[in-house]
Formats: sequence, C-alpha cells, structure tokens
Amino acid sequence: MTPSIAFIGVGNMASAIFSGMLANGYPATSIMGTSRTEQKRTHYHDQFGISMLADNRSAVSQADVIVLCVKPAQMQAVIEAFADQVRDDQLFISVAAGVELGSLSYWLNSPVAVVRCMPNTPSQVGAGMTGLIANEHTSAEQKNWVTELFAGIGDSVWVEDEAHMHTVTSLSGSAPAYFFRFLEAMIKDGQQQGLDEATCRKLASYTMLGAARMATELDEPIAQLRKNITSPNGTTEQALLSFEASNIDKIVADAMTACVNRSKEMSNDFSAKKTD
Ligand SMILES: NC(=O)C1=CN([C@@H]2O[C@H](COP(=O)(O)OP(=O)(O)OC[C@H]3O[C@@H](n4cnc5c(N)ncnc54)[C@H](O)[C@@H]3O)[C@@H](O)[C@H]2O)C=CC1
Ligand SMILES: O=C(O)[C@@H]1CCC=N1
Repeated sequence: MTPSIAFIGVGNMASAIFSGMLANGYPATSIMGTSRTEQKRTHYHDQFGISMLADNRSAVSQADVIVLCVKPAQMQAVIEAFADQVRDDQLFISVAAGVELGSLSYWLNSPVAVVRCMPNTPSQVGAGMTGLIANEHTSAEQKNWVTELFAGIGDSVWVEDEAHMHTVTSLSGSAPAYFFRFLEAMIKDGQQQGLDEATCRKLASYTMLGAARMATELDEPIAQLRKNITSPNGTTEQALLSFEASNIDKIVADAMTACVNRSKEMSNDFSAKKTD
C-alpha cells in the first residue's frame, strides 16, 4: 500500500518535492500538506490536487510519513505541538538546514525513525540531489524506502557523518542558487551585447544543462571536459584566463565556506541543547 505522506509547512521546498513526486506517479490522494494561511491551502490544493490542512496535528495523525518542511527556527515549536501523538511506526523526514538528528529526536520525544535530508529545488523537475542521514531507530527497509522516494525525483547520497551535511548543503542544497546567479550574470552580459533576454536565457541555460549532463554521464575528468573546449589561442582560453585572473577558486571557496559557516551557526542556534 502507498504510504500516506504529510508535508508540514508547504512552501518552496515542500512543493518542489511533492510536485516531483506527483510527476513521477505518486498518487495525490496519498499526499497531504499543511499551511497556516487559507490562501496557500487553496492554491496548493487547486494546483496539485493534494489535501491541504490547517492543523499539523491532524495531518500527523493521518500520515505514515511526515516531512517536516518549516524553517529551522520554527522546527522546535512545530514538532513539540504534535509530539504527544507520535506513533512508533511513523517515519519523520526533516529538510531543515542545520537542524540535527539529535535535536529532532529530542523534540519528538519518542524512539521513532528520523531521517534528516538536505534536498534541493531541482526535485521539482525530477533532477533533485539530496543528502541523507538517519537516526538509529530507522530500519534498513525505511532507509530503502527513502532512497526510492528521492530516486523518483532525482538522486541521493547517504552520508555516515552528520557533520558532512554542512558540506552537502554547500555542494547541492544551496548550490542551485549559485548556478542561477551565474546564469543571471551571463544573460545580463548577453543582453548588453545586443541579444534579447529569452535568446540569452535559452543559449546559456541549455549550455549549463548540457555541461551538467556531460559531467554526470561521461566518465571523464571534469578538467578534461573543459580542456576539450579550450583551443590553444582560441576564444574559450581567453574567458578562462579572465576567471583565473579573478581567482575563481577563491571566489567559489569563499562562498562555500560562508554557506558551511552559516549551516554550523544554525546547528548551534537551533539545537535542542541550546534552546532547553
Ligand atoms: N528552499 C530551498 O531550496 C531549500 C530549503 N530547505 C529547507 O526547507 C525548509 C523550508 O524552506 P522553504 O520551503 O524555502 O521555506 P518557505 O518559507 O517557502 O516554506 C515554509 C512554509 O512553512 C509554513 N509554516 C511556518 N510555520 C508553520 C506552521 N506552524 N504550520 C504549518 N506551516 C507553517 C510557512 O507559512 C511557509 O509556507 C527550511 O527548513 C530550509 O532550511 C532545504 C533545502 C533547500
Ligand atoms: O538557504 C537556506 O537556508 C536553505 C537551505 C539550503 C537551501 N536553502
């Protein structure tokens, strides 16, 4: 039987996950979401055909799997408001950045299966990449089910050490935004050179997609893929020399370090040990 899934706090990330699931054939009748505002409940129900509830407790009581999708700062209050009704056979999945398994388990106050994940919004188009780690109450069968769930909307990796979730956040959770920022800059420059925005977007976005497909599908070093485009004394070489002059490795490393540092700060700020 298809497990019934409740998304607590439907916004950008929850809708990216369940829209990917729906496109992959997960029945809308087995998906619930919650939102505090009537306007959002109507919007998501009308757009996706899923049940939208105002009451988190009601959603949790009806679900086999509960996906916690509120902001990290809201997680403690949201969990504690339904913790008394948690059943041992339920599976909880949190998408919140920085919120550790230990804190989630502590607030749930029950020996229940908890998976912490770091998804990304490309899940919406079936191209998500999700980092996963489970607590000790999660069975091999539950882990397999979670792997299948995320395989339906992209792919996933399990990490052994929870500290690696900070790195996952900087490599995939936050990273679609880096690539969008890069595209924005390319499109802007293309327009300044005289092409219209739609044409620039098509040229640059399909090129990013093609490069990403080569990086994921071909068994060649990324550096070799780059060299294959870079004719000596040609056009690409000049663009890459310009990146090197701006120290692209440092620009990227600084951004990823800033992302990781914020993730660590959030773990500290939103930990059960700190708040209790
Ligand atoms: N947006 C992204 O690309 C990613 C987000 N995440 C994580 O996903 C979580 C959600 O982020 P977004 O979807 O971007 O935020 P969002 O603000 O779009 O969605 C959160 C939703 O929760 C709702 N909400 C807040 N309190 C609630 C309550 N008591 N009951 C029911 N609903 C409530 C809000 O109204 C909002 O619609 C965060 O914890 C974030 O760290 C993780 C990976 C990527
Ligand atoms: O920016 C954030 O905090 C969330 C987590 C990863 C992507 N968005």
